[in-house]
Amino acid sequence: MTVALHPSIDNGVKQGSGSFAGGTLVCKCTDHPVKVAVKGDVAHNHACGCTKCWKPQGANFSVVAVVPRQNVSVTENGDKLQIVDPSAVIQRHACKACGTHMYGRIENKGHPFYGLDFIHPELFQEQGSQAPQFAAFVSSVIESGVKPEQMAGIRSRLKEIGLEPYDCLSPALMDAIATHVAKAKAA
Ligand SMILES: N[C@@H](CCC(=O)N[C@@H](CSCO)C(=O)NCC(=O)O)C(=O)O
Ligand SMILES: [Zn+2]
Ligand SMILES: [Zn+2]
Repeated sequence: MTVALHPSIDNGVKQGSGSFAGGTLVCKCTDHPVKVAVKGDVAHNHACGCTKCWKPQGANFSVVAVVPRQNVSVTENGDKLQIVDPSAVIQRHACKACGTHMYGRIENKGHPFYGLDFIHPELFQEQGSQAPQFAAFVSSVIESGVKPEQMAGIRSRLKEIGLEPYDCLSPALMDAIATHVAKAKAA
């Protein structure tokens, strides 16, 4: 039996249209769902094994991507949102009723990813946003209860569906972080 990663990738990764113009993220509430409008396509979409990102029921990974914060606006039932952990780097605004994380915002202006919001593309009512590109924080699934002996199977399944597994972020993103830090130190 193959291990469940996330429902949106368990049957293979579906490529994006390449021309996704944006859409609406909708929480899981049947009554008065929170709606968040996002302009344009997402970037750096990835499966994330960390304990902080929101995962649907039964999933070992989240699927999470970034968008410019100015492209994100809460359009309906924003009164249902609350920040999950105000001390976290990424402040995740979640629906109080169903628990779905609608967007994660970085308020620290010195953070390498300041200006980007983290969102879960599976919540789009529309199809066609960028597909996941890699898997991040893979070893972190152990912190959520996965047994270390399951890791080989998880990494091989991720590779099978075309998501290279990393135990932090992808090399491109780690390079971007290090470049930001080096510039800040030089300044
Ligand atoms: N082992 C920890 C890792 C948590 C972690 O550092 N998560 C990353 C990636 S989240 C999206 O890719 C991060 O940047 N977190 C900052 C934050 O969550 O505020 C664990 O699993 O908890
Ligand atoms: Zn909800
Ligand atoms: Zn994460």
